[in-house]
Amino acid sequence: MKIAQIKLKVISMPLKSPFHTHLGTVSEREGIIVEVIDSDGISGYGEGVAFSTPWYTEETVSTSLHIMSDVLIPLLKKRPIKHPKDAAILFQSVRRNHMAKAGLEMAIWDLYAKRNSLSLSRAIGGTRREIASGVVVAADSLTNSLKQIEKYLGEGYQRFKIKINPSQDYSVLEAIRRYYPELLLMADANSAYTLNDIDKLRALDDFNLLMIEQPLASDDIIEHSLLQKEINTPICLDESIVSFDDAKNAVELGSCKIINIKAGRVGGLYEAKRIHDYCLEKEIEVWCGGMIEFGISRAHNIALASLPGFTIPGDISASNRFWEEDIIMPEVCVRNGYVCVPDTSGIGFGINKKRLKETTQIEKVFNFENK
Ligand SMILES: O=C(O)CCC(=O)c1ccccc1C(=O)O
Ligand SMILES: [Mg+2]
Repeated sequence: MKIAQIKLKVISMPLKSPFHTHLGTVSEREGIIVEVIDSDGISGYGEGVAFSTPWYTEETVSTSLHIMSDVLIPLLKKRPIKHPKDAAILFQSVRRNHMAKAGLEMAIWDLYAKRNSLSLSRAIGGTRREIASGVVVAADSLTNSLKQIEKYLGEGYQRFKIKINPSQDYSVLEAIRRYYPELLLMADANSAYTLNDIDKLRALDDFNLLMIEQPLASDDIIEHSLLQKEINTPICLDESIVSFDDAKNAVELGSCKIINIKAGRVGGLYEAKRIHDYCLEKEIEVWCGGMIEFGISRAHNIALASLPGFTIPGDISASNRFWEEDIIMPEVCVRNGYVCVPDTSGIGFGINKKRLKETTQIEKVFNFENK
């Protein structure tokens, strides 16, 4: 692969309605669209999924843009890349900054797949033709949560997730279960609890939840292993797992029974696949998490979730869950509860150039010297 040029575009788009967690509210989503163009003029696309502020991880759009521009792209200029894995390994000389790395690495995966006339799913070893779709519902008020469950059930979604915190958990889940006793339901706490809340967390065993996601601190693996021994609901780790080693430690310690894999959080598809392969071997279930992302990252998620170990419906919702108009064509659609895995080359979605242009705030172009 001879990279000729890389373009970074910071885009910004309002959400259809604000997304609330106990950590804050996202109403406008910024992201970084990465285009890696080779010497034959073929483009691969990736997406930097850091948020504008560091509420979910320490990275932001500004830090990602800096690390891509001033650290990672200069590394790519120095070393030739034959396979996307080479980029992942090259980036290991830089500490953390996983979302910045993933944005570039995933664009290189798309380019690699396109150059080899493979779908991205095939290129990474995917086996599924369709992906069971799950969705996160609003938690701002009980009325709104119930309204959204009704609406998304009607659209076919198969698994429902609600954000919880110690001030509303029991009452919200109890109400949902009263109306929907059989719903495939899970809760995401985004680290809203401590081990002092063990009784509150144990009480949630009443609701037959599929899992509780990231109840304790965002960088913890030890305390989750203590908590898992005290509650029946399976713990799923999200924020705590930023690498293969984290996944291995968490599984060995019994800190979780399920792992949410997000390629952005772990530095790209190579690391995501390593975690997947390990979990498959250890019979730990995995699912693909979401980042309120745009279509390019959604397309990558679809390819990732086509791997055989992704047995639980992920946060893989349609483009229209968050956006009036996405930046890809066609948009991601959910039909009868499933998203189709494209079999055309690369990510399998085109770019909606008009939408991309009207949402672009900053554009940076990096030219590679090719001898
Ligand atoms: O559907 C989605 O895009 C994911 C919704 C979600 O829970 C989330 C959204 C943004 C950042 C982190 C998380 C999370 O999984 O914790
Ligand atoms: Mg989560």
